[in-house]
Amino acid sequence: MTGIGNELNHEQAVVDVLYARLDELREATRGRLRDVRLQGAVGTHQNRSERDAFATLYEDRAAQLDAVEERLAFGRLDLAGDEVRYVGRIGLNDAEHRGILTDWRAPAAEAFYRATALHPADVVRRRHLVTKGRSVTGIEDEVLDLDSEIEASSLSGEGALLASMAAGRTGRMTDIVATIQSEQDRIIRSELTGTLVVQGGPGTGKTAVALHRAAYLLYAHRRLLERSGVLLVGPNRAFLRYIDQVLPSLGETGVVATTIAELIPGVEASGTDEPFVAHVKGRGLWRRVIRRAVRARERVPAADLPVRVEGHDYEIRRRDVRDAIARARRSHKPHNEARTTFVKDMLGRLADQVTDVDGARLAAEDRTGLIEELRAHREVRVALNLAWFPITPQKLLEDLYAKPHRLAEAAPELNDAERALLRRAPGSVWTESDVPLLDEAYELLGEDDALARAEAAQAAAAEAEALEHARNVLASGAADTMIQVDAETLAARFASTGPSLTTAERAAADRRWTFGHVVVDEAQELSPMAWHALVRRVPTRSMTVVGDVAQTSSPAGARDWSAMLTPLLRENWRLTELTVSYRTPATVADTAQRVARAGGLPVSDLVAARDVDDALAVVRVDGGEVSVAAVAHEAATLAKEFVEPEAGRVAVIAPAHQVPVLAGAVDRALPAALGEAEAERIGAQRPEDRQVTVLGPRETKGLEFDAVVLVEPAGIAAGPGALSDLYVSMTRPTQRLVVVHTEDLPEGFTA
Ligand SMILES: Nc1ncnc2c1ncn2[C@@H]1O[C@H](COP(=O)(O)OP(=O)(O)OP(=O)(O)O)[C@@H](O)[C@H]1O
Repeated sequence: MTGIGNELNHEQAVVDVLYARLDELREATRGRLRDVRLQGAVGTHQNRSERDAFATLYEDRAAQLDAVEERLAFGRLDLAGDEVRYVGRIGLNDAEHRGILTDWRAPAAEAFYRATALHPADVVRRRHLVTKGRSVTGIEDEVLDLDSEIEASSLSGEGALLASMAAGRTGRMTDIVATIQSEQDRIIRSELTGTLVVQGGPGTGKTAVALHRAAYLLYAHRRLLERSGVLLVGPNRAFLRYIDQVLPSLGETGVVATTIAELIPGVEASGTDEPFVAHVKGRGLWRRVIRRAVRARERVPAADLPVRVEGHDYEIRRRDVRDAIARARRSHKPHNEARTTFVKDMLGRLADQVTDVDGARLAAEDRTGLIEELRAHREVRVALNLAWFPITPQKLLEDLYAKPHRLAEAAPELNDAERALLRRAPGSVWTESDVPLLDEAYELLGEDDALARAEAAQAAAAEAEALEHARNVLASGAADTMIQVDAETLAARFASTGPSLTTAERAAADRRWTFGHVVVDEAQELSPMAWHALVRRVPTRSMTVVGDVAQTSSPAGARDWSAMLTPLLRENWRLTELTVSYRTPATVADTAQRVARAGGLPVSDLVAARDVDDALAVVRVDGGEVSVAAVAHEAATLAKEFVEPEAGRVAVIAPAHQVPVLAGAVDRALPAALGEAEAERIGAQRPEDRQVTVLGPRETKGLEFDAVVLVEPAGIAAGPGALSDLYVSMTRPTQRLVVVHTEDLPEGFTA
């Protein structure tokens, strides 16, 4: 047996023990779950809800244990003094409660990602375990002894890292726990408080880091974050789908993932605005506009208004309305709630217009009766409604868009042309840029609230009772060590109406939920109004914001973090940068950077972790528009080289108007290149999973492919997203970029 063979055998034995323990825990958890279920729906309501709650916790634990099967253990630290520590996806103890696997997020695992030859932190050797299924197939060592002869590279676990970069893409992002680099680890473990902005060029791992940070924070601050929840905001559903396996593979399922378009429960925003309209709607001045629009529904009449009720003459006096409005506003309640104060005040003032025969105020009893009489009277109701109009957020915004005089009154900052662009018939479909405006309106108007408040009071009482009960259950030892749970979490389960209502589900259904932490990806695309809507959801301002201001395609988005965030967060944010690209081969990354710089984009410095042979090819085709046949040929050739049944993805990225024609041509070219059966297999895949696909530049944001055919760069740069779209398109491939063009290439393309 060779030395390496011995080492492999040894590590295999360790890994076998770890998987055996995992299997044991899975079995035990399932056993508990079976026991709880077997007890059935008997006993008191409290017994049942308690059992349901435990069943859910066991289910969660079972799901977590199932999710960590792949690469359960991936690292080993040999520390000074002969201590050996294995690092993995979760922490495991043996039956005697001795730690046998350290969770990658635990402080004890930090050195695995951070130790360097210069700062070894007691680490003598770092070992990466390469596994396939449950077998150890390789090991990679770094000796961190200063006297060691081995020169450490600046990348840690370089072999494992390069292998993962070269692996065929599946269309779903995978976690990077085994190969997190130290600049990434520093961000992942950065403190919870305040807003952390991560700027970095394409492929530097911003998305990966943001997701691992969410998992880390949930681990390090579980008590706080499990109850308040973590919100993850992505640019669109396709992107959320691309990343949706990462957190579960890290054992975390409780994060609410959403987009700006879906931020308000019950509001469906499926429309899209023209870029210029989106730009206008994104401007911060809308906070003032919406406020004015609300104020316009609180209005002193032009003249005193006489009304006759049950034989008495009253006057709705301008002065009274003015005073009652001022008083209701001083309550600082939202408009629809403050209306109660206004109406009560006005009815009192009207009742005071009636005196008894001696000119004295009425007795309290008579006065109450009179007020109810006035309240029920139609004319009074109409007059008071005109003075303080109850209105929904949707109607308020619809009126602004549909009635030019309303918009002119509320938005003097906008010029005639801008206001004309916003014109829309009532009932039109909502767009993503409407959502932050609606959210603002919800804030100022209040929800239609009486019912919600009664429910909230009831829920609070139930929660207090449940907490008391949960403390008793925990004190009695009924919960066991299979699930680690605190009284508050258990109580939340007891108090919820059904067994499956988790924090994430409750948060997703409640517009006013405030989260413990918010993670924003592709954050450069957010408008000032979208930022307001988000910040409202995290009063502590604890956020992780990742993006690249050189990739901004939304006209309302950010070109400069400080300009976007300082007005909102003052100095309560910190900027950090990622500088190494783990996606794009150096030749491609360098070319993309030159093009972006030549066009004046605010590009971050970027060094590619590796280069690949033949990473860039340029094909010039003569003729008017790029020949469809040439593109289809290149796509089919790349498909043949890169697409396998399990992995490998090829994208054609083209100016949006060419996408349909090219998609048809590429489909027709596949059978000849791949064979009928393979072409048919790909043809049957769902559009978002297609291994060979044709997309416009916008749709590729945040995604990646093994190989990309880039069609007519000058055409993409002339499109709505200009050079940013081209920069995004050029930086999608992990292996090869083939450029097909007829027009001249944009400046910077050739060195
Ligand atoms: N430490 C790492 N180990 C292995 N792979 C990594 C590492 N960091 C990043 N990657 C991989 O690099 C690719 C790019 O990562 P990611 O999508 O997070 O980059 P990004 O900065 O968000 O890119 P973009 O700006 O284009 O959205 C992904 O495949 C990711 O898994």
